[in-house]
Amino acid sequence: MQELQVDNHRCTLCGKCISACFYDALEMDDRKLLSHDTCTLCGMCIDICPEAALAISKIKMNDMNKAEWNGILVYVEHDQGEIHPITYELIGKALELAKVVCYKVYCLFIGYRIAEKAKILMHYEVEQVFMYDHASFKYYKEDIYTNAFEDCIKNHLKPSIVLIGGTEIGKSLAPSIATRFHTGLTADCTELKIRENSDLVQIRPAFGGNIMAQIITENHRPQFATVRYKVMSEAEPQLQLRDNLLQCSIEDEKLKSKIEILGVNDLAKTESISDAKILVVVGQGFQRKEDLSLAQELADLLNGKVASSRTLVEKGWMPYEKQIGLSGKTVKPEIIITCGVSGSIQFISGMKGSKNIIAINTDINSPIFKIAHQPICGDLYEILPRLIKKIKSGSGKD
Ligand SMILES: Cc1cc2nc3c(=O)[nH]c(=O)nc-3n(C[C@H](O)[C@H](O)[C@H](O)COP(=O)(O)OP(=O)(O)OC[C@H]3O[C@@H](n4cnc5c(N)ncnc54)[C@H](O)[C@@H]3O)c2cc1C
Repeated sequence: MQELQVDNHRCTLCGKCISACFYDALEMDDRKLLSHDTCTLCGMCIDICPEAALAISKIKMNDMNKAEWNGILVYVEHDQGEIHPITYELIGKALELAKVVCYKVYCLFIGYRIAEKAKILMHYEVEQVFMYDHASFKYYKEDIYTNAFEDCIKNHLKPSIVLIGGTEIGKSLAPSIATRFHTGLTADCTELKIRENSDLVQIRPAFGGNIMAQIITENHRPQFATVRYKVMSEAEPQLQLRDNLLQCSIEDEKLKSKIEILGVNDLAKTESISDAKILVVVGQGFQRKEDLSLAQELADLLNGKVASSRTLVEKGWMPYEKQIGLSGKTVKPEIIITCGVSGSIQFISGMKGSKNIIAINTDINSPIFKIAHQPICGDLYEILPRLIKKIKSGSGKD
């Protein structure tokens, strides 16, 4: 672990470093220069100091007492209080990990007028829900959400592990809070395991999906990880209601954000492919963009959505938000019908959890057939029109 060190014998209190710091991490107090936890070790102050009074030094972490850090904290992702389903996936995984090392699972819910929604969490096997409910948290603002997160970890719980959804908000909040504790963060994990000594094994694809990297934060706590949506199984709610809500607060100073929201425009809500129950997936087997209407027609008949492999996104035939795979979205639908998709490792890593995989491909040796429950070896230009016709006629038989 590293930290900013001030040599107060050299420092002349000129204040140049204070003005240079983007993060307000330096302060003069009692005729001394002090650095705060908001320091990101960017080094700007070191470069500007005329007296070379600042330096980044390594702190020996051999003395880190892992036993002081206990439990798993799950960040509750939400939109105006509506809890995102990834939260239940994180709780599910946290409960599984907690059993191995006899930890308890906790939740952190930051927002405005969230008390009613927080009650939903009382149905889960969660020891305590730390709730920061304040008008300043009405909209997500990275700086003050991080302040509340930091307060929770410093004043209420010293968690060994913190799990955050790999969503847009999670990807902004996780690095911000991990930096405050100068500890490790692994982004976009697709699997998590735990060792008996409480080290979290954070597993994610690396090198274009050719290997699964296992990342460990051996010398620091907490261990932060963001987790991909739709890769873990949701926790089951219980009938028993727990009295586990704890209202928390932070100082007014920490509620002051540098971010000003000038206006909010609601985006038209479209169902993400990650939430669809039925998906028809198009791949390079399609010869012309116009032919994709075949897949759309089938998806409409089945009340499903059309998704894509990366090749058609790269061609500009499909939008990026429809891409499945390592560099796209992870999906876990009831039924997935892949049409002209070969089944590269990068594609499969984003859909292998699907319940029923139906694959249409002309090549009997294509890798998609290794994971397909219903392999159909044939030309999509013959099979899709026949399928559509049969569904329309209501027969379903060939
Ligand atoms: C770092 C990195 C990240 C990546 N991320 C992703 C990702 O997130 N998602 C992703 O999809 N890819 C990703 N890729 C690309 C990936 O490696 C493949 O290139 C891609 O998945 C192939 O797409 P495809 O299956 O549509 O095309 P192809 O591999 O070209 O397969 C086309 C298939 O269609 C079949 N076919 C042809 N004609 C017909 C027909 N008439 N009827 C039926 N079948 C037919 C062929 O037999 C073939 O199997 C990534 C690559 C890298 C390096």
